[in-house]
Amino acid sequence: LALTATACGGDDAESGKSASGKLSGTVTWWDTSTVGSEDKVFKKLAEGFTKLHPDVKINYVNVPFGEAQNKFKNAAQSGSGAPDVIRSEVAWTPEFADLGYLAPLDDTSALKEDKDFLPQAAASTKYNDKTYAVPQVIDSMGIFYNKKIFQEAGVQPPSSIAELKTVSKKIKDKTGKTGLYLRGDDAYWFLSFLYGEGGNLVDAEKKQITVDNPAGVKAMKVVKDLVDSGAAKTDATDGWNNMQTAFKEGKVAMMINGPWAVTDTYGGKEFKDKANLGIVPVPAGSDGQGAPQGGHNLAVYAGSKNLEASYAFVEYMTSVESQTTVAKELSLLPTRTSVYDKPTVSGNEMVAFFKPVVDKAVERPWIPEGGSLFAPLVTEYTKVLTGQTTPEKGAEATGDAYRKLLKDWK
Ligand SMILES: C[C@H]1O[C@H](O[C@H]2[C@H](O)[C@@H](O)[C@@H](O[C@H]3[C@H](O)[C@@H](O)[C@@H](O[C@H]4[C@H](O)[C@@H](O)[C@@H](O)O[C@@H]4CO)O[C@@H]3CO)O[C@@H]2CO)[C@H](O)[C@H](O)[C@@H]1N[C@H]1C[C@@H](CO)[C@H](O)[C@@H](O)[C@@H]1O
Repeated sequence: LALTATACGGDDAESGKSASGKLSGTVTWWDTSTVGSEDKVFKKLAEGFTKLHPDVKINYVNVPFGEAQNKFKNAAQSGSGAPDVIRSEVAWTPEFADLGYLAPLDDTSALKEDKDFLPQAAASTKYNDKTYAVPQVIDSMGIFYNKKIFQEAGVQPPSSIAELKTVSKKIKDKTGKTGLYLRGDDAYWFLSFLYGEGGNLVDAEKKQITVDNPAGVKAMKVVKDLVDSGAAKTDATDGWNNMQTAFKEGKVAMMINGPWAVTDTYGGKEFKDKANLGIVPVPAGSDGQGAPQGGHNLAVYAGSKNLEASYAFVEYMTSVESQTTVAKELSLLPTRTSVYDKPTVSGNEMVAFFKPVVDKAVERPWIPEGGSLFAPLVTEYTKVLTGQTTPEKGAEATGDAYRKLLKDWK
């Protein structure tokens, strides 16, 4: 007679519940937050779960953002080595859901007070009318600028591409420094210029590829001109470190970045006095202004052996209290509307700046292929910025790659 664990009063590892109904077992969480600035806050928060559930051990694993997506797909596919919970970037979520790698969370303890989530944050967690993740942070981009350099040059932050060029010229003439660091190895940094020309990568409603239309070509010309004119400097590789170092050391007066860069930036010698960091919306182009929407969700692996404890962990990590801690300590944006009213959150200058930006950020199509649009784009974007291809050819090659990826799109 095979007695189940529950029957003899032991822990039922399958469901992560002990006979007394208390949660138990281990939950492995793959966190992708930035090591050295964000990770220690998330690790400490995660391990706090055990105070509430003493029989649950949290196995915190930090996996670099660039590796986690494929690592999770490989582990889920092979059925071994996948974590119970993963920090799933907004574009990874529909793809993982489509592959069947995520546990649906509707009617589980993972999803509490889900009306409190910002609609645009919740959107990336829905797939085929089910919920496959819970939003943890939402973000967008703005111009970070060094107030001291701006005062030295006697200029105001730019609100258009034309002003960005004029301001950069004055900064160069007066201080010898380059105006903008434009990241060249990550195509996310191209999007606000594309939106500024009234363009977009695709039109999901019409199932049309639009990255190679006139607006797309124009945007490629705009970013190329920023570099060729000396208004901006860029790198083909190691963009994150080069951008952060240049800005933190006062070698450039501006960078375009998001809330996830704030804590690291405050560590720079130029920003020991946090008041020296200013922030304004990304510049308007000839036909629009807008920044992209990004962010991260928490999702439960469909093959987890400890679903109950994983659901409870996700709820804890996305709760009002956890989001208040993360906003206060890292200036990251909550995904729960109710958190913005907390005094320690509404008093945070960076959160106060980014909330309206996020409210009007350009939303992306949350389709399984959404994330795959960036690899072909960054190849051409980097080549345009470094003069290895023309704006026309770069936009065209990207469009061709998209048509191979999105078969029945025009
Ligand atoms: C190429 C990639 O294209 C897309 O990614 C888009 C992304 O969709 C955009 O939203 C945007 O992401 C924002 C993000 O929203 C913003 O929050 C921030 O994230 C911070 C965190 O805040 C910070 O905590 C820390 O984590 O650090 C994070 C990163 O700083 O900044 C992000 C932008 O950096 O831009 C991404 C494009 O980069 C694909 O989705 C893939 O990721 C793909 N990479 C794959 C490629 C595979 C091999 O080809 C390789 O095998 C695979 O393993 C790789 O995954």
